[in-house]
Amino acid sequence: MLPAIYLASQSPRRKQLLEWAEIDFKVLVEPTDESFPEGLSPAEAVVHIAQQKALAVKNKLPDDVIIIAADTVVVLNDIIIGKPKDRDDAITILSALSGTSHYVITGVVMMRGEQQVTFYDTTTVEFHILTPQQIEFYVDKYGPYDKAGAYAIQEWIGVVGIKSINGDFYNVMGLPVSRVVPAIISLM
Ligand SMILES: Cc1cn([C@H]2C[C@H](O)[C@@H](COP(=O)(O)OP(=O)(O)OP(=O)(O)O)O2)c(=O)[nH]c1=O
Repeated sequence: MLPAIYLASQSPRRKQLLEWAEIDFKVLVEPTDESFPEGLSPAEAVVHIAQQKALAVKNKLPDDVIIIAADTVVVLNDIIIGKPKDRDDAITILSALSGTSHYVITGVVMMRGEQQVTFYDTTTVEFHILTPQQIEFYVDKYGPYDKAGAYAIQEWIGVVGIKSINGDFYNVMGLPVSRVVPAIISLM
């Protein structure tokens, strides 16, 4: 029998992406400390946090299931940008992203028993210059408080504000599914 697959994430986007990939899975989330040791690179930090998310559910589940956990951050000038604290923070973040390029990095940790697959994926995103009116419209209408970097590429701001992307679109949305699927197969 194939092992059950558990997504250790409350993110509706990750859930949707696995559904689009026609993966059969359940969701189980436990509270996780999303801090990370000082001095980690962004890639090391997202993998560390994804590992904490996976470990948080591991002892609640039978040993033979596959667990998938991920963490996504935006990185601008080597600084990690997580979710905005409030409206002002969201406006400040989007003003900093306007007219420039940043990268989005998602760390993925998958576990089955003693086996573990760990990787990260990086996508470069370039924004057009956004006007203050566009930024305020987006923040007030879409409230991107649960999104790393205060934006969602799959929403209005992604449609009208993004000049180019280099890498996996779905990685920006929170899960590099095309790399997750072969990793699931490798754990079967
Ligand atoms: C940059 C970007 C992020 N995001 C989302 C993906 C993630 O859900 C979120 C980053 O936060 P995360 O902390 O990675 O995930 P989460 O809090 O939503 O879920 P959990 O911790 O339970 O796994 O930002 C988009 O949906 N679109 C985007 O363009």
